[in-house]
Parts: sequence; C-alpha cells; structure tokens
Amino acid sequence: MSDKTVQALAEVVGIPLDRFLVQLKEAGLSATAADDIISEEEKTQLLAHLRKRHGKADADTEASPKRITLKRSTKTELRQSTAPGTGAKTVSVEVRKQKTYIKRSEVTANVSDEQREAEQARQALAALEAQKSKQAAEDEKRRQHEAQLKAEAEKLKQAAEVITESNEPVIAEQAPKTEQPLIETPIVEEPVVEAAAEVAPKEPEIPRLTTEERLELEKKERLEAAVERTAAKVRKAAEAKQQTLHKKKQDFKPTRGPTTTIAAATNDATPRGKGKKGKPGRREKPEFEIELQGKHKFEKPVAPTVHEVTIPETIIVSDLAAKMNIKAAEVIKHLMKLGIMTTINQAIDQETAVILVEEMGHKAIMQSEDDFEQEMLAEVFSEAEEQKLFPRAPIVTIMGHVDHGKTSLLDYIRKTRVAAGEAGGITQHIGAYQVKTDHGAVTFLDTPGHAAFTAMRARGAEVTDIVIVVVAADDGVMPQTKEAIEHARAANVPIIVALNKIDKPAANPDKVMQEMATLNVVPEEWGGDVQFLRVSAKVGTGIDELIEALIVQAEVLELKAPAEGIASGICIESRLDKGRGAVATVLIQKGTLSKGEFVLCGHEYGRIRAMFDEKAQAIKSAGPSAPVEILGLSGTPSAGDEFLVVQNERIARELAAHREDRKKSSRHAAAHASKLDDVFSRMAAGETATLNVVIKTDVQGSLEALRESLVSLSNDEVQVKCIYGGVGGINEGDANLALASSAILIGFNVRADAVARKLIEEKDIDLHYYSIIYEAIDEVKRAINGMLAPDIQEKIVGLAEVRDVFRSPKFGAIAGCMVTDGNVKRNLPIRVLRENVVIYEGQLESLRRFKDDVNEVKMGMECGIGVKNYNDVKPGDQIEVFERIEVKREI
Ligand SMILES: Nc1nc2c(ncn2[C@@H]2O[C@H](COP(=O)(O)OP(=O)(O)OP(=O)(O)O)[C@@H](O)[C@H]2O)c(=O)[nH]1
Repeated sequence: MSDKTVQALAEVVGIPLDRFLVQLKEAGLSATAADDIISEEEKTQLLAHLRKRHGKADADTEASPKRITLKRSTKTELRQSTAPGTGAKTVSVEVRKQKTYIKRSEVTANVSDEQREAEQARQALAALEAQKSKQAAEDEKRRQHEAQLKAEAEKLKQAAEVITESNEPVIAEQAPKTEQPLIETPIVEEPVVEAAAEVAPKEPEIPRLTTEERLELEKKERLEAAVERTAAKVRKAAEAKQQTLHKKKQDFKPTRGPTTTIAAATNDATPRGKGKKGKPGRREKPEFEIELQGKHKFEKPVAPTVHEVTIPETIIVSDLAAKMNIKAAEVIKHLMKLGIMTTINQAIDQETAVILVEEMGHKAIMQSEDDFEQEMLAEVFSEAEEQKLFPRAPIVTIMGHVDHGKTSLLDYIRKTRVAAGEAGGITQHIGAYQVKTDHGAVTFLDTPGHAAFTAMRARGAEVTDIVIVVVAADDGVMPQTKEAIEHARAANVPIIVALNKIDKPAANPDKVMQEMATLNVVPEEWGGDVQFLRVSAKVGTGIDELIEALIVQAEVLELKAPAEGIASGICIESRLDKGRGAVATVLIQKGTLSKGEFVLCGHEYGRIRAMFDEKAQAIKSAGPSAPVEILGLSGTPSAGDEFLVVQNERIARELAAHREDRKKSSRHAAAHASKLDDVFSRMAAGETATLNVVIKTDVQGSLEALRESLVSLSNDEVQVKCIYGGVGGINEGDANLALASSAILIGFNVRADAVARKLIEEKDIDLHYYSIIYEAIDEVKRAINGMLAPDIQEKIVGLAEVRDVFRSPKFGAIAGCMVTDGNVKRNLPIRVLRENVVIYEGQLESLRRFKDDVNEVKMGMECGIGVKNYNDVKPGDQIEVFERIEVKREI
C-alpha cells in the first residue's frame, strides 16, 4: 500500500481532519498539516498508539497487524459494554470492502463521557441530516427522471420491462448494504462505535456515492432512457403497422389480388419484428410499408396477361414487342429459339410472328395489309351509289429515243392546241395537260420517257391508256425505241407510232416502218394493229391526225369512268412551294374532285384549299382524266401515289397513319420482287408459270444469244419471258421495269449504275451478273427445274474510279484512282468498266498509296492501280474488284 496524505487517511478512517491531527500528535508523529504524508511505518505507529489507548495489552501489539490493509472481507470480534455494571458483549463484525463508509463520530480522549456522548449524538445526527438531505435530493432527481421516462413511454413500458426489472435488483441490492453497520476499523470499545452500531439499524446510513459509481449510475440511467425511447418507437411503428394492416383488410376487395399478396407478406413479417421482445429489430423495407399507406402502390401481376396481338403481313420486331408489352430483347430471344436471327429493327413475316405470339401465350390476330384500309374505305364508299359510267379522255404518255422529238411534240401540242383554244395559254408546267378537240379531249402526261412511265408502273400506278412511240423518220429505230416498245408491251398498253421529223428531207418513214415491223410493231396499213402517223413537231404536220388517232384508240379501248361521286386518282408530281406549301398535281381517274373536300394522297392528307387547272386558273371541281393542281396537303406525296376523297379528316388522318406504317414495314420487309431462287417454289405453289427476265448486255450479239437461249428454256410448266433486252449498263429504268414486271435482272458483262444500284438494293431486286453465257443459261435452267446447286456467286468487293492515267516505264499505264465503294484488294480479280460495260477482265499488277505498295485501299482513298497486261485504261473508267464465293441454296 502506498503512502497517503493526512487528509486522505483521515477520510479513509472517517475521522475529522483536526481530530485526526490531534491523534497523530498524540501518537508522536511528525505530520501536522493535511498535506503531510503518512508513511507505512507511521501508520503502524498510529495504530499501536490507538490500541494502547484503548486498553489492549502490549502483548497484543506484537500480534497486531503491522499495517492497515483494507481487505475485501474480514471478520473481527468486538467487545461491547451494553450497560454500566454488566459484562461486555462480544459482537462479531464483518468488514467488507466497501467504497462507502460510515462516518464515525469524532472521538476525543479529553472530553467527559457525557460530553462525548452528546457530542457523538450531535455529530451523528448532523451526518444523518446531511446524508438524508443529499439522498432525498438524489431520490427526487431520480423520481423526476423516472416520471419523465414513464410519461414518454407509458404504454410501452413492458417493452423495456426486462431492462427495468434487471435494474431493480441492483438498487435493491444496494439498500440492504446500507443497513449494515459497516465499520472501517474494529474499534470495539469506542463509544462512537456503539453509537454507530445502535443508530445504524434504525436510521440506515445512506451510502455516499463515489464519482465512479455516480458515473456508472448516470450511464445506466442514460441507457435506460435510450432503451425506453427505442422501445417506444418500436411500439409506435408496430401499432401503426397493425392499424394499416387492419385498414387494408377492411379495404380489401376480392378482385384486387395483388394487394392481398402484399398484405399477407407484411403480416408474415410482423411477428419476426416482435420476436426480439421490444428490441429494435431490423425492419425490412420500412419505406415500402409507409408507401402502402399512401395511394401509390405497386400491384404485382399475379397471372400473365394475355394480349390480343394484331399482326400485319410483316411486322418489325420492336413493334411486335410493344404489342405484347414486353421488351424487344425478349422477342429476339424467342425468335432465336425458333432458329430465326433478327435485330430489333428487322421485319418478320406474319406466319413467324403468329407462331411467336402464340408461343408467348398471347392471342394472334392475322391482319391483311389492306384490312384496315378496306374497312376505312368501306366507310368512305358506304354512301357511294352505283355510279353511271361515262366515256373519259385517254391518258397518253410519249416515249422514244433521245432527240427523236418527244419534248418538241408535247410542246407543240401544248402551245398550239391548248393555247389556241384557251385564252392565256398554259402558264406553267404541271406534269400533265388536257387537249380538247371536237371529238373529245386527250390528256397528255408531260413526263416523256419510259423511265417516268416505268417508275410510275413500278409504284403500282397504271395510269397510261395509250403510249405514243416517237421515232425520228430520218434516224430510225434506236435502242430506246425498242425499250419504249418493250415497256409499253410490259404494261400491256396499246402503242401509236409517231414518225416524227417528217419535214426533214432525210426522213424515210417506210424504212422505219420496216424496222418497227421486225420488232412486231406492224402498221395497220401493212395489216397490223398499230397506227403509224407521219408528223412534224417542228411544223405541226399530222398533229391533228395524231390526236384524232388517239381518240379513236380511246374509243376502241372503251375508256369509261364514273363522272360523279367520290373522286380518286393518281398523283403525277408534287413540289413544295414557298408561298403555297405542298402543291400536288393529280390526275382524276374517277368521280368529281371539288374544292373543300378531304383528300388522302399516299400518306399525306388534307383539305383542298384551292384547285387549279393547267392554265393556273382556279377551279371549283374537275372530272375524270383531268389533271389538276391541289393545295392543302400535309406534305408532298410521291408520283404514282393514289389519292382519294374521304368524308372527314379523322378517316384521312387514320388512313394516312396506316399507310405510313405500311410503308415503314414494307421498307424493312423482304421485297416481293421476283427471285430466281424462288421461281421453282412459286411454280410448285401454282403461283406462277412465267419467269420474267430483263437482260442487259455489252453487245447486241450477246443479247440475242442470251435472249434466245433463255426463252428456249421454256417448257410445258414454265415459260421464260424476256420482258426487255437491251445493250448497255443497267439503269434506273431497267430496275424499275424489272420491279414492275416482277422480273429478274440479268447483266451480261454490264453493271448497274449508281441510281439503279440504289433502287435494286432498296427494292431487293434480283440482279445477276454473268460473264459467260452458258453460266447464265445453266443457272436459269436449274432454277426452273428446282435443282439449284451451290452457287458460285460473284461479290463485288470494291470499285475505283479512274481519275487520271500515268505512264510508268516499269508497269506501263498506272491509273490514278479514287476508291468509290468498298475496298480495293490487291490479290482479287478485277474488271475494267467503261460506261458500265465490262471492257477487260484480269488481275492487278500493282496497288500503291503514294509510293508504297499496299494490299488494300479503302473507300474514299486515292491509289495508283496498274492492271496486268492492260494499258488502255482511260479517265472515267471504273475498276471493279470482285471475288467468287460459294453460296448454298435452298429451295
Ligand atoms: N426538223 C425537225 N426537227 C425536230 C422535230 N422534232 C424535234 N426536232 C428537233 O430535234 C431535237 C430534239 O428534239 P427534242 O424534242 O428535244 O427531243 P427529245 O426526244 O425530247 O429529246 P430528249 O429530251 O433528249 O430525249 C431538237 O433540236 C428539235 O428542234 C421535227 O419534227 N422536225
């Protein structure tokens, strides 16, 4: 044990300091002040002195402890005199290690017994008073605190029961201890001890709390308070949940399955929370429970929803997914299971879509492309009665070879015939005009050339009634003359031949007639069925006769149309006018079109704000075969688009939207253009017995050979029909013709130009390039017989345009090129094209970028190309790089 100060020791033994100092002095110790240190020896000396003073034998001194040690529990015997004259009573005293001690009365040796007793009683009372008031204050404080806690969580007290209960014994434990006469030192005969022993049981000493104990107590109190608060929260939340659930149960309607699920789930969770007996257990998604009380709540579907999915002839994957209310990725995944690889923007056919939809548990409703339109149109025509048919003016297109006078002829007719009869003449070109004669009217489509004619046909618009084939009498039949004839025949439109430039001395109409006859266009005067008229677009010779011939032909054709009722027709051309908006020239085919009516044209619609004729005069209405300009459409429709009057804007809008959708789908859908691959299957299905081909070759000789060979492949089951054959590269007209006639395009040593390529790609026209005749024949033969073998197809991998030609002593002619498409690769075979016709086939000798030899040059880059064994490359030529790949085919 360490040395202590006088003050500390006085406190330990519970004697007032000044009295303790006196005792020290009596014991002969040197310490005189409170701060003086008392050593262990001095302590022993003090103890010996005290013992001596209290009458203990000196002999005891030997056995007495040499030091004062506070033991945890020591038992000693005290002798106490109960009354004067009686013997002393032995009291057994147990000393426990306590942190609080009873204050002992000051013992003074010098005072008399009475005085001592009085003094002791006074001091004991004072101490008691002080302790009592202190204890009372502490009790009051605790009571207040408890009252506060109880007020806070009165209802939830049991939540904190365990803790409260567990605390109580602690306090109770302390109480009995205070009742025990705890004496620091066994000074038996000291009256002070007597007093203490007597007083203590009556008025229990209140333990004086040390700082540590106070802190401990405060800590416990804080903990209790925290527990009470948390318990209160838990209780509150539990009550709220209980109320909500109760309310939910009351609100529950049998039809609302999802709510039941949630309620049940929440109910299950409740006991779990309570299981921890008031302890704040982990609550699962409290926000969710709070949300339940609000209006917005998630209702989890309990059963799969079956959608009725209308499926058009083709449908884009993303649209199909939207109709089933699922993600496109799901559709793609299911399609993959069906063995079909698609992308989100790809169209799938109706049959596949139906299988998929049914597989996914929905109901598929097959819808024809025209179902909706027919439905709507039925609405349009519901009021239309059987209309009486009246003869109508023929609609005429002029075709012919370059410079043979098509435009001149149209101009002459327009200027003379229209301007002569009508004041003001034609002030603007609107794509079509009408000529009136004594015998009737004739409508000319002011778009000369077979390209426009076929383009319109390719869009499905059969507008023309009669074709005038113009042949310059001084020039004769030329390639485009033949094309014009082929196109007219393909459209099954009667021909009238205008032998133009008859005013020219060199004109030789008989020679032209002969040439035409070889093309199976035999003049009437020679016993044929085609009218030939000698005209001059320059001087006007034979123009009247030409118009008369047209009227006669129209009569033969018995062209008739209802003059009244709902109007319909074809859009000839359209443009966007700065001041007037969308302007469309339409050709009325049926009925009467009036200003103010709602019109649907292609996927544009609107109310006709104004209507003009070819002389730009405002008109209120127009009948069959009349070309008119209309204002008020939402946009510019395409040439060949059908127009139709509808009852109201709603129908116009809905039909327009439907057509727009259709257009979107058809753009993605596989084109319906004929394919060599599926000829046999179509034949087998009884769909076709004809294989139409359009042939373009490098030279006339190849054309004839190929045409004859292909046509001769016809058998009892299938007929190969050459719709058109010509010399030169494949142009837009050829592509349109192939599309319009569902024909296969064959290019023999020729290539398609850029415009044609675009169209071929867009419409997915079946184009085949050949450089060996028997290969072409063989392939068509196999297609007919349904024996398509693995096909060696040529794939064009790159195209370079020759910009300049240099001479190199080493390589000869080097073509300075720009790669315009794909990649030019050094090791692949090449062809040199001039005006889309193959002029050479061979290998590359060198491929350079600047001075470096390279293996590949990409699109948009310049390069130098040396062609092996060929030095005749010219600027403007194209060098085509191709490879042969094997494609397995299926029928
Ligand atoms: N002498 C004479 N010249 C004519 C006649 N018709 C047209 N021409 C001339 O032939 C040339 C070509 O006439 P166009 O009307 O441009 O021929 P086109 O067929 O329309 O030509 P493209 O538009 O290039 O296809 C012009 O110089 C006309 O003046 C005619 O009957 N007699």
